[in-house]
Amino acid sequence: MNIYSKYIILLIVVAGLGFSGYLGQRFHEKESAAIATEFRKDVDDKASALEREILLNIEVLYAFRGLFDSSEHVTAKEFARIAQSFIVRHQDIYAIEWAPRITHQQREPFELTQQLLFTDFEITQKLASGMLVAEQQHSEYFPIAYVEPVAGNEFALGYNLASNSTRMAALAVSRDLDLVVASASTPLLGQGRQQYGTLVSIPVYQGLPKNVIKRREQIKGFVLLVLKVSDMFDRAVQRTAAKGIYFTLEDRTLGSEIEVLYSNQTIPMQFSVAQSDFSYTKPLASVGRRNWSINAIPSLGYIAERRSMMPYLITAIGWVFVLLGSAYVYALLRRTTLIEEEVAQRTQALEEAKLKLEQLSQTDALTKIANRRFFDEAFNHEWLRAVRQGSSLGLMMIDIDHFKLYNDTYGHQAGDECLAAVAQAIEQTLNRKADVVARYGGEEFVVLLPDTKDCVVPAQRCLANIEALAIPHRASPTSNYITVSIGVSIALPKQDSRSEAFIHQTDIALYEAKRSGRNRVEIADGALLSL
Ligand SMILES: Nc1nc2c(ncn2[C@@H]2O[C@H](COP(=O)(O)OP(=O)(O)OP(=O)(O)O)[C@@H](O)[C@H]2O)c(=O)[nH]1
Repeated sequence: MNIYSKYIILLIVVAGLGFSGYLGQRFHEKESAAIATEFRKDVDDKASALEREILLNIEVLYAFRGLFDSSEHVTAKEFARIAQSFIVRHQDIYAIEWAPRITHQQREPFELTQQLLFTDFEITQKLASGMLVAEQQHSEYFPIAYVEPVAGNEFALGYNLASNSTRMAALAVSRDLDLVVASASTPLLGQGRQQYGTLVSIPVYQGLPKNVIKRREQIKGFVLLVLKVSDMFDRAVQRTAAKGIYFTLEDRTLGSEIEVLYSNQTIPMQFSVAQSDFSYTKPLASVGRRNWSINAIPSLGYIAERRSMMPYLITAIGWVFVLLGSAYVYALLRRTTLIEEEVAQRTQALEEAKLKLEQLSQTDALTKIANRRFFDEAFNHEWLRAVRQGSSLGLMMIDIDHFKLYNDTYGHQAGDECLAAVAQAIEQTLNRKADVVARYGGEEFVVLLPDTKDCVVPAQRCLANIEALAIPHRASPTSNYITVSIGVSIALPKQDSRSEAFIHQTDIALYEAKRSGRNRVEIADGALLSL
């Protein structure tokens, strides 16, 4: 397998893993979007429920305004009876109050009348220390004349709302614009848990004043509701189904200054990024000119309930497919490569075997020099070349003398060794690469010398070299050592020359060498022949 294939597989693996991860991520994001939508809907439901709860309570204010509009003088008894009936049905109401407008001239008779009902009644103001003391002289007062329930709220009786400038500013807006106005929330004392209260007021007029001046003149007083914010919120939230949401009710009337009115977290919590990502703030419809909003964050349980394993499954299945697929492709490529390598190896082995066979078919097994077959091919080839080029061709025929006697004396095995030694000696005698030495048959060798005009010198050298081997041959009548007889011939072949005649005349020269005493070189008749 080449390096590119490996890189391509690696690239496919990386791309595949990445793509699977991306798909999983996309699915996760879609799931998150669905959770966010559901979460917002849940929060919106709760916000609507809270808005309904607030409106129901504000309806109480309008009912009281109706009462004061329809009656010139509402007695404390009437007020208490009606207020009690509302408080029973509206559990978020902490208190209902009536604060009439009292001018300075009316102060004394007002206080005296009130004292018939509440013995120690007097118009009071609150000091910075929180202590209630008799109010100073002012042109007008808005003291709390009635409060229901009285128990626990006695301190409120006589308290001049106008003595608190912030509160009076809110009441002034309520009066001037004929609006329901809510105060900033304050902690309610004497409640079992941390409970915020908000004071919602509605103006009551003499008649139907049309403008600010008339409203200021004709203001009769204010009906006030103290609402328990936490209870109101809990009730609204419980009425909707979704669980596992952390809520904070915030008052954002002052813009940057956010006042937390209520939170359903029992302890301050640290939220994870996964939770904070779903954080949602829903502004409520204006409550008495206050900007309240619900900030919500889901619990981990809320998110977990809505999450599925799909994103992980998609990623995991994708990864498994990519890895298995890549492994399969890798295995296939590897197998192909192995097969290619094996084929290449076998082809090479075959080539080598073929070469070896070719060499074997051209080599004499005993002497390791060329055989007769090779010589015949080489002879024909060189003959034709000589004809083409007009060059000469030398030929030597070498025959070991009395070899039969040698075999008889030393045995056939020794004869084989002698043949091999003589063959090597002949081969080493020749200098030129083009010369061909071959075993012609039995104990006879042949040497072809292309482009040679004189064969005698190499023949003589051959004769001497073989004698120099000094292979003992005690039975030889010629010498005590192995000797050879050599017939040599030179040809200058022409187109119509016959190669057999060239071999034949060399053979005759060899025969002559044998006949004339052996251990010699005999030159064929007419040394340079045109056959
Ligand atoms: N050891 C061995 N002997 C061989 C081989 N080939 C041929 N011979 C022997 O070589 C001998 C050749 O004998 P001859 O043709 O009578 O000639 P010679 O004995 O050499 O006598 P001259 O050629 O006349 O000198 C035979 O006895 C063959 O058996 C071979 O491969 N190995």
